[in-house]
Amino acid sequence: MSDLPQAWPPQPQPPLAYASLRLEDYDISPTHGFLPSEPPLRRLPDPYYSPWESIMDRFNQYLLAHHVRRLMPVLDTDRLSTQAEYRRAFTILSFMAHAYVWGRNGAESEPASEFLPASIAVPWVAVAEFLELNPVVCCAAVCHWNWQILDEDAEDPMDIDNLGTLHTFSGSMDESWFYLVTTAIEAKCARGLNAILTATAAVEQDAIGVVTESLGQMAVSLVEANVILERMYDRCDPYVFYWKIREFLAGWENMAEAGLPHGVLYEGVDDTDTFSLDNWQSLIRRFRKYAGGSAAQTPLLQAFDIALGIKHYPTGERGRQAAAPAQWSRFAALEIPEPPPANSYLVRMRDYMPGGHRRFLEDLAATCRIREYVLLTCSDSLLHVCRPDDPRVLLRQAYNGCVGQMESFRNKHLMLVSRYIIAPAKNGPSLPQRAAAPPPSQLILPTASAQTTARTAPRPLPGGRMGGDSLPADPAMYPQTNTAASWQPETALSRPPPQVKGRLARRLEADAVARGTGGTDAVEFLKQVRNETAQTKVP
Ligand code: HEM
Repeated sequence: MSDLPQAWPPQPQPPLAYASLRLEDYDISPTHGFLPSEPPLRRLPDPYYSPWESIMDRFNQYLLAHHVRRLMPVLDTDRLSTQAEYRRAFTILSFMAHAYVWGRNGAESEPASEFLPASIAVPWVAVAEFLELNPVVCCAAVCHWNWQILDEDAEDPMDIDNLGTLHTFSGSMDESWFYLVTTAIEAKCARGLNAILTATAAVEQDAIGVVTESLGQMAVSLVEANVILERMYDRCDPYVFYWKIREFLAGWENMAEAGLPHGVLYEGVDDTDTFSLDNWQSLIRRFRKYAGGSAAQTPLLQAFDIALGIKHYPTGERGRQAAAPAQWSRFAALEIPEPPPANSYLVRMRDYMPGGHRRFLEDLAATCRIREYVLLTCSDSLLHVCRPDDPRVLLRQAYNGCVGQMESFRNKHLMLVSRYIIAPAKNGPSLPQRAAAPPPSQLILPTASAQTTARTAPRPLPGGRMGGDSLPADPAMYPQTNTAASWQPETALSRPPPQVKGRLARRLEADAVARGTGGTDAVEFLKQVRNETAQTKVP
């Protein structure tokens, strides 16, 4: 007990090092949080990139007409100069890539593509390296770098009712709204991020009033986040989300059932040497596996978790304790839990965040000691008889209020998962399945994939490298609804039921597990995360 604080207020002791962090040092906007301060670029300014931009001009139409696998040159990324340009390039290449992989023709004759052509893969990997994130669609691509302000003079330009998206897969308002809910939450929570840093510094100075006030600010921004989260129901229809949007956001990890047992090969990046069917196994090992896009990739909730000391254990392993680092020993007598092993899914999601944001979380974790301060400050056994306006009582209230808002967010979020994934999956698709028409002979089969390299001569692109190609169209309107489970003999007339491969969007049997876009058992994981949040309150 000798190293415990003897008197109140407690004196912070080494080795808990405090430091002031600045949002700007991590590419975080003091006004817009993890969104850029300025609206994202709507086009790349250099006309060199017009092949990309002209695809994006008609992107939804190409998807609708099943012409997503288009011939495109391999463009150099050297002509991108600003962060904003790199972000736009990443976003549009993400749309093109996921349309290419998942935007098939809706029948067994046209499965998901295991090959991403060099025209997308090469620049996408280069841009992703610059931004320090994985080359796969992510929260930043569709929510952080994909918005516009409708009325610049509006009282609150970042209000959700004053925002629009730049791109969607489906062309639906539902999809725009799905992204904008996250965009608006990010903007509102900029206030909370500032408050986290103020509280972190105030702990260093033992300024209990400032810590309490900052926790109040954090709670206000979480209340706003909760209000916006509930607005998901306003304009995003669960049926549309599950059956028409979600599949495009899927990644290529744990997607064997959806037709990608090995992941996806990034042509021109991972297959630079020659290969033949003899060394097929070695080629398979080069396939990349990435989780799909999810708001779990926003640094926002993780920043609040870190600030409030909310710990998440590996799913199903609640309560496992790591060996206590020395600096934690002085908290042992106060029953402050030692740092547990982190939830590997949440930690892994940091690879899908831009580098600066990831580093912010790491540095925040190394410096923020708000929870320890609350526990030490409020450890006095006489606290329960203190006056209600005692600064320690107010501090504990403010802290618990904040944790309560996080718990409330996660409760509402669980409800969303139940209504937007579980319910539509169990109800099944409403559109009748239509079997695929045979590919029109006048259209050219894909030539740029390694799969077809053995069969057909690749088509060279300007610059000598290989690109994607046009694919045959299919009359099925919505490939996502084309599941084996939805096949109806009366609508398929005399055709036999198609043996389509599984999909991410498919009907779930009553006892089946709903998987997240990262392949997790979504409900078990999210319930545990919610419970761990609730258990963090200081009694
Ligand atoms: C219809 C709306 C939504 C659905 C169906 C949904 C679904 C899911 C699913 C299935 C997961 C499990 C992990 C995964 O597979 O990605 C997840 C995790 C997560 N989602 Fe959502 N989500 C929705 C909206 C949002 C929004 C608007 C936010 C916040 C901006 C958000 C933030 C998170 C976070 C932070 C996690 C990680 C777990 C946690 O920290 O609580 N989600 N979501």
